[in-house]
Amino acid sequence: MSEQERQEHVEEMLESYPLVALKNIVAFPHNRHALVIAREKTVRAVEETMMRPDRMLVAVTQRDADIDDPEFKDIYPIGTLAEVSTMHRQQDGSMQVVIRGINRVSVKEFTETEPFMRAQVEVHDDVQATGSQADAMVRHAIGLFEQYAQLSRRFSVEDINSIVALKTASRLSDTLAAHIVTDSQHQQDLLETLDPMERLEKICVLIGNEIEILELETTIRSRVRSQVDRTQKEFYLREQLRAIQEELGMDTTSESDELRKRLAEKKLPDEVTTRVRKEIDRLERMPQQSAEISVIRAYIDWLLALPWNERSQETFDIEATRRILEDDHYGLEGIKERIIEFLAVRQLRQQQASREGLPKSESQGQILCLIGPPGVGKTSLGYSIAKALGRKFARISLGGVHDEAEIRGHRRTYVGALPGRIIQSMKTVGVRNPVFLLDEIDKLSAEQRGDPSAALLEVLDPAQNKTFVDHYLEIPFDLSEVFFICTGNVKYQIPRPLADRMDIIDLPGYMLDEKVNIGTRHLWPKVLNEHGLSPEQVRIPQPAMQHIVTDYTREAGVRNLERQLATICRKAARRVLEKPNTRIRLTTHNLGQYLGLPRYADMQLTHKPRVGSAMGLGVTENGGVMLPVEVVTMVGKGDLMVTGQLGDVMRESAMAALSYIRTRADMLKIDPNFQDATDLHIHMPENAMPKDGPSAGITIATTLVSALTRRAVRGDIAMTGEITLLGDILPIGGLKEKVLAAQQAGITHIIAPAENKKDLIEIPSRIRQRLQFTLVENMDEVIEIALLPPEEEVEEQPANGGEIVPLRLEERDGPLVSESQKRPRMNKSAAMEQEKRDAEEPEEREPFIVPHETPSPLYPQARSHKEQEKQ
Ligand SMILES: Nc1ncnc2c1ncn2[C@@H]1O[C@H](COP(=O)(O)OP(=O)(O)OP(=O)(O)O)[C@@H](O)[C@H]1O
Repeated sequence: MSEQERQEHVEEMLESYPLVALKNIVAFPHNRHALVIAREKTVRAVEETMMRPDRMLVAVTQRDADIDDPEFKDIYPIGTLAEVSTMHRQQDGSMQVVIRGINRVSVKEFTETEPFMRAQVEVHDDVQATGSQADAMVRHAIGLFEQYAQLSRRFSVEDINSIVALKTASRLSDTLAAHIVTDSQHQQDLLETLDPMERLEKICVLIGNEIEILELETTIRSRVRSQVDRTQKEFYLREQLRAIQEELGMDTTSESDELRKRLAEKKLPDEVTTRVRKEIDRLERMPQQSAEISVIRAYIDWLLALPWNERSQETFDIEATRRILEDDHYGLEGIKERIIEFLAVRQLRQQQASREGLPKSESQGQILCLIGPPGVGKTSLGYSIAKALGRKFARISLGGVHDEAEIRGHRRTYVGALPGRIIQSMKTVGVRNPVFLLDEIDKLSAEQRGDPSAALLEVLDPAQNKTFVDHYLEIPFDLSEVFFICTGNVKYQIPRPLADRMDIIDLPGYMLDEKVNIGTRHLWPKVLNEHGLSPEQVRIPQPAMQHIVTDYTREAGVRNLERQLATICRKAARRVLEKPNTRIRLTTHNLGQYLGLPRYADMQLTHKPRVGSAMGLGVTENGGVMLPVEVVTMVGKGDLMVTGQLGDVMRESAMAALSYIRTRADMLKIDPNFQDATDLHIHMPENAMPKDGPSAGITIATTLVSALTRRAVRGDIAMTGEITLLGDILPIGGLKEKVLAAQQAGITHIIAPAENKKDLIEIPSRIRQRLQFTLVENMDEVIEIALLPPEEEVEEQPANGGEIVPLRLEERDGPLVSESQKRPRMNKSAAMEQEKRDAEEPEEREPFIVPHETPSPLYPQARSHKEQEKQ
């Protein structure tokens, strides 16, 4: 080979370099890269390079790292011309090589492929970018790099300083591309971008992204770290607590274990078991500090505590039931019979249902409802029914319940949510078949927050209550085995749909003698016992008991009587403690020391015949009441004044009565033009309570006639009835209650509408026998009976008290008065003698029945004066 040929060959050799194919690495100019070389061809290429004076090779990245023997098409078109700085051979034949990038090159072709690759390349000289734009770009990139370095903490201070010192866009961009960009595709893209400004811009975008990711990572990392720290701390503390508890011998089983144990012990319906399990799992997953824990815990407790399967064994025996009702309650004969009949029907229906294989709820039938004034024994009858059936007893009062949620519960999403009152009571009573008393069903009120009576309907309706869903529980609870009894004071105020489902039993209230007997036989032993006293220590003979009933209480039931007896016991208890051997015996004389002055004695109505005053009768939710009517005439010009908190209906009755009187002026011997010069004032005193209804019509008319004719109204008469304009008398309601009130106030004669004759049957025969009833159809009859003849001397007229002849029976509607009524009355002093004897003779006597002849409470004022004199 000639010298020229050798020279050309050398030049040719210099333009083509050994080629090293890189996997996942991109070599950049101005940067050092450490390579581990293991492939045979590459090792040979490096060996060849080492023999070259310039120790140059071309490092090009493979498109696909999985190819071991790449061909031309398998490498990227642009690589880096690099100088081998150091080379170390390893024992396994591989090499560690450090190369330093010099220039970008485009690979034109492979000039050799064996035994190593050699390629012909075109070298791209470094393009320099200058000017303010380049400077700004460099500064921006350096700023970003510093931020990146701070967040990533991957660079030493020297590295950072050396990079920050780079001032040209070309060098800076290549260095950042080599050290910050991690993705080889991005790196290759940057290698192939020959314009340094464009390259730097691309890098800035990439670094910006990296910074964002790093910032996010930092936040996440710090959040995770604090969480981990807390969890670790909690774990540590809990372990300590457990250790301390173990040392102290305390139970360390976890809450959920304990709940699971309780669940396993209880036999709950499948649906409930699944729900409880789910909730326990939730409880376990909750972090300890979560506020929801207590909510879930309370919910599980409710589910576990309810009587899903527990029931008492029901027994029903007619004889035993009669005995229990008899033992617990005095009187109430008809009512006890009705209750026994009700229970008997219920029992037969149940037997029928079980024969036919029907569920128990189908046999429930109607709901029992006891209606009557307070203290007449509704609740205690309910309790006796429970006792007779061998069931447990639950009771809630519905008075003032105006929110549906009180019946059906609050949804659990509410803070402090609880189940409704029904479910609460079921939990307390602990069985699914109690006798459940719903008190004051007539006091339910509907407001904007739902209608509680609709919810109650669902509770009571045998067709629906099998699957009663309380908002809190969210699982149906079976109420079909519950025996519901409702009670209330006024029948007409019970919501209609509820009333339709009920078997209503009326308890009208007690007569005087019944109260005395209840007081003596039932209340007194009970109250004594409650106060730790024995019957020997304190005794209340019957006359004293009667005195308490008449002068210290005024009620249809016996609730106040019970309270008065309790007052006596409290005072007696003190005396017994002060003087241990004391034996106290109450009489009408010493009663005042225990109960103070008689509360009602002074308020008793005067039963003297009077002009312009008549006694009417009304009904309130506390039973019947006396409604006196007063009329005065004054010189004037025909005005009519009506006072006493009267409602519209009552005012209209007054006007109708007045018009009727004017039309009958002739017959009544009244000046037909009386209104021209007379003002009339009608007043209904008594307790300043609102009064309404038409039944005072005849009383108002009677009083008006009395005032205008100056004829006195008989003092022993009370009357009730609605009057029409023509003077006809229409029927009224609540006759039974009114009659009881009249009897208690000492009235002996009652005028009532003829159409109410059917209601007389309901009045206990003992009362009927003691009272005289006159049933009337027309106002003329009332005037004839109620008004005394004009010539009688009113002021000196004895009312009753003293020796008076009993009133003649009005025979209009058949005899209503028994012979006993014709017996003479005992006068006041005789009664007091009797009482005195009672106090001296403590021996047992026959049960007390208040005879008609006992001192009438009509002159209590006089009696109290006398008593005072005696004392
Ligand atoms: N006929 C009776 N025999 C014996 N005790 C009676 C009788 N009637 C009522 N009582 C007693 O009177 C007290 C009051 O009765 P209870 O509480 O049952 O009245 P109530 O009608 O339910 O009143 P309320 O409507 O206010 O709830 C109780 O102690 C009860 O035992």
